[in-house]
Amino acid sequence: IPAYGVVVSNEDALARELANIDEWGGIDLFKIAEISNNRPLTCVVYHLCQKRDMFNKFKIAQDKFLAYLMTLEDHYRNVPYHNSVHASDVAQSVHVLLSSAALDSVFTDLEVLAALLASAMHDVDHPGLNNQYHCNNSTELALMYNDESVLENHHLAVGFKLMQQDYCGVFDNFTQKQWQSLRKMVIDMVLATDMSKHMQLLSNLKTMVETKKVARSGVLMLDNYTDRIQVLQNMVHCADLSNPAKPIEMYKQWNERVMAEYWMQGDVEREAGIEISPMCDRHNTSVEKSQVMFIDFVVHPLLETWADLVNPYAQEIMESLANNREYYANLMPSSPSQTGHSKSSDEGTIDADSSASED
Ligand SMILES: CCOC(=O)c1c(NC(=O)Cc2cccs2)sc2c1CCN(C(=O)OCC)C2
Ligand SMILES: [Zn+2]
Repeated sequence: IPAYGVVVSNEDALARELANIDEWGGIDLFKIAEISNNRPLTCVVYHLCQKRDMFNKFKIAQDKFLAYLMTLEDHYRNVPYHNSVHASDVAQSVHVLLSSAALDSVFTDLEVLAALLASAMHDVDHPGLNNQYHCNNSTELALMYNDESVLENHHLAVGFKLMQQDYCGVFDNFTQKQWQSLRKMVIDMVLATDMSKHMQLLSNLKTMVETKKVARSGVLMLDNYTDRIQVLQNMVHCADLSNPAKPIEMYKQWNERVMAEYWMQGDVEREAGIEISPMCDRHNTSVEKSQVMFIDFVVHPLLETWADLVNPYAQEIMESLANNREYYANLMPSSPSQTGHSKSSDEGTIDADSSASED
């Protein structure tokens, strides 16, 4: 088995790219996709499971686990945003959030494995068209899942069906109890990535922050399944929406991709003569304004609450988010920085006592 699970031309380059996998924004998933012959999900998740010694802890056959990751990655589509690079990004982000000191040995190995698996499969076979499109048009998937978390149910069905296929048999050494617990947690986490559940998730997280119990060591105390799964669900949800809190060059690329995908959906809707979904009309979207609003109304409230939960171990994430918000706010049409002097000084006239420094 190759060191990183996938046969690559330049293993040293891949090793270098994976070196900072424990840091927030520490790895460039786009570069890893290039080096790994477009297998970022296989090599990132395989590497994370190795680092966390999952193969020994659960007696998982590495070749079978790799076969599963490969076939899972093959079932991600070649759409601009919801492809396997996004899934590998969510898996690595979950790995970093799990490593927060406030969560030190809070979660069991099975819960950690479930979170990594949920991240890996959470958008598999995403068609690049969102739930609203499927429901508005009563597509085959919408009919299959009765308009309820249509895509998320599909991602889970595909993710688990691939696991059952005989050549995968990846969890054959699990007890029935372990398997059922893992399956339930993965289902609960992937279903929680449905954006229509965002407000409910955030509300649960806020309640947990208000009532949080912290041990003397400073780690969170979560003593029932409901609390434990809510933290895991919010963790995957934070990772799923974490692009605005990553280094700006990566954030900009994610943004181009998500807009490309939304606009392709809008093109399909315009062609079909149906109402174009929000932010999906390429002729009528302010990209910068959409991001500033998305950060202000969705991402910041969520990550700020997460930061409260694991306080003070997410300050760097919040700073990165604040900087990136300013970046797009300054790019917005008619923002102060674009209309020349931000002060009210008249253009062209020099005040009698004009100060030496230009404003
Ligand atoms: C274009 C702005 O919208 C989004 O980026 C955006 C998402 N973005 C991401 O999941 C991560 C990012 C990728 C690139 C930049 S951020 S998820 C989502 C939206 C708006 C509509 N939705 C939604 O729930 O809207 C509620 C306001 C769901
Ligand atoms: Zn996602």
